[in-house]
Order: sequence, then structure tokens, then C-alpha cells
Amino acid sequence: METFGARLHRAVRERGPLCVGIDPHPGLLARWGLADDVRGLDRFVGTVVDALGDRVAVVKPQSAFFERFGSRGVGILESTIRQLRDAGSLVLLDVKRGDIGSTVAAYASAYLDPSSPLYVDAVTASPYLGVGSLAPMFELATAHGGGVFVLALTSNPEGASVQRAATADGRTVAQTVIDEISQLNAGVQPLGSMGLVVGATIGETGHDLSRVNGPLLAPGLGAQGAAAADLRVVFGSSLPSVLPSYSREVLGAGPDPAALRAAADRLRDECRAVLAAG
Ligand SMILES: O=c1ccn([C@@H]2O[C@H](COP(=O)(O)O)[C@@H](O)[C@H]2O)c(=O)[nH]1
Repeated sequence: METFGARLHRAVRERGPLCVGIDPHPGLLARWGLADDVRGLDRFVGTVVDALGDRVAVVKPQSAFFERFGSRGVGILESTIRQLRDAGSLVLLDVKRGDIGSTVAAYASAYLDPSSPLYVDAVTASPYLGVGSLAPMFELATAHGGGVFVLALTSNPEGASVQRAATADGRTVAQTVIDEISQLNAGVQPLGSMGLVVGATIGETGHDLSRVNGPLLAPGLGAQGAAAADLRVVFGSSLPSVLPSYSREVLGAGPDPAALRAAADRLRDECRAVLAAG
């Protein structure tokens, strides 16, 4: 069985370094001329999948925008996941789950067990009940070739007061998360399957990402103000492991499928140039 790290490595080589988020904000539905209801959601997501599913390495549905329509929204999420996987994109579900270990085990089976209707290639997870509490996710992901992206240094300004707080040994909270994930990926080739989320907006923070040996998801590009060139400052020598992620910046180009594709291609090429120069 091929690991998630290996599958991601191949997808990025074949399709380029880009993750596109599916975040159907009410404002975007309106701009696309769609109603803020389940039909509008279905049309919006269908257009994105048809336009991008066969050319983008990773697609990241944001679960919140589906959940807000209840069971019918979650039903659309299920079919979206299936269609994206059929089209060849890796699916990273942005759900930021975290809890005590026994509950994390249930989240793991919801997203990382191939028999689940919401089975995806990877999920985002929150480490604030302790990275160790996420062990059932790491274990199920490893067993089935999946991945987990753990929040480390998030793109929002409010994150810093928690994530950069000092622990008893002097490291920041974020650095302890980074170090624990690095241990899980140690020695794995070509890339570990346990990733981190590090926002492109955060600037130079002095955190050491050099031993992560896993993918670094970089949200915050575009709508939140960061540009591809900022990746250099944030990631330095870790640039080759960065997976740049854009949602509204791409989705705002719709609903014309050709315009969606052009936006994704342009951002992928910009990021590829920055990552290659690193
Ligand atoms: O630190 C983080 C972690 C996750 N996100 C998520 O990424 C997208 C960003 O959307 P844009 O439209 O590109 O701003 C969204 O789903 C967030 O929940 C993040 O922004 N920062």
C-alpha cells in the first residue's frame, strides 16, 4: 500500500504544488448567482469539481460550509469526496477535529477508514488536547495510507497567543507540536504522512521546521493577505515540503469553469516558481 506521503509527493510532481479549498461562503454563492441553499451548494461544488478535480493535486473541502446545511449538506460532501477521488485529486477534509483519545478513535473511523461514507485521503486535526490524544488518527491513517495535518502555527492573528506561548522547557507550544510530528515522520521516504498546518501569513517566527519530513499545508494565501513570495520568509529551507492552499482566491474567479482553471493554474505556477527557487 502506498503511503499518503508518497501519494502526495507524486500528485505534486504530476499536477504541481497547489491545494484548492472548497469554501462555499454565502457571499460567493451570491456572486455566482446561486441561492444560499442546498441546491446552490450542489451547483457551486459541482462546478468546482468539474473544473478542477482532474488538474489540482489536492482539494480541501471545508466541512463547515457543508455542515451548515445539515444532513443534505453532508450528503453533498460525501458525493463531492467521491467525485474528487474519481477525478484523481487527493481529498483533504478540513474538519480540525480533536478530543480525548477514545473519541478521536471515532473521528478516525469517520474519515480515515475506507469503509466510511466520508472516507478521505487526509484530515486536519487540532492538537490542543495534546498531540498524543490524536494517536488513533495517526494509527488509522498509517494503516490505510492516509494522512493527518495537525495545526501548528495557524494563519489567523488570534492563534499566536496560544501557539507561541512558552512551555516549561522553553519551547513554544507550536514547537512541541512540530517536534512530536517530526518524530512520527522520522526516516520515512520520500515524505512522511503526518503534516502540519503553518499559515502563510505569519512571517518569520523562528520556529524550527527542518526535521518535520512531512507536508506543510500553508493556508492564508490570497484572501487573508499572504502572497506566494511570503512562503520564502515563513518556510525558508523547508519550502520543498510546502503545499500552498487557496480557497476564496480561486473560487472568486467562478462560476466560469475556464476562469476557475486559469486562476488555479496561475497560482500553481506562481507557487511553483517560489518553491523551486527555495
Ligand atoms: O491556519 C489555518 C487553518 C485553516 N484555514 C482554513 O483554510 C481556508 C482558507 O480559506 P481562504 O479563502 O483561502 O482564506 C479556510 O477553510 C480556513 O478555515 C486557515 O485559513 N488557516
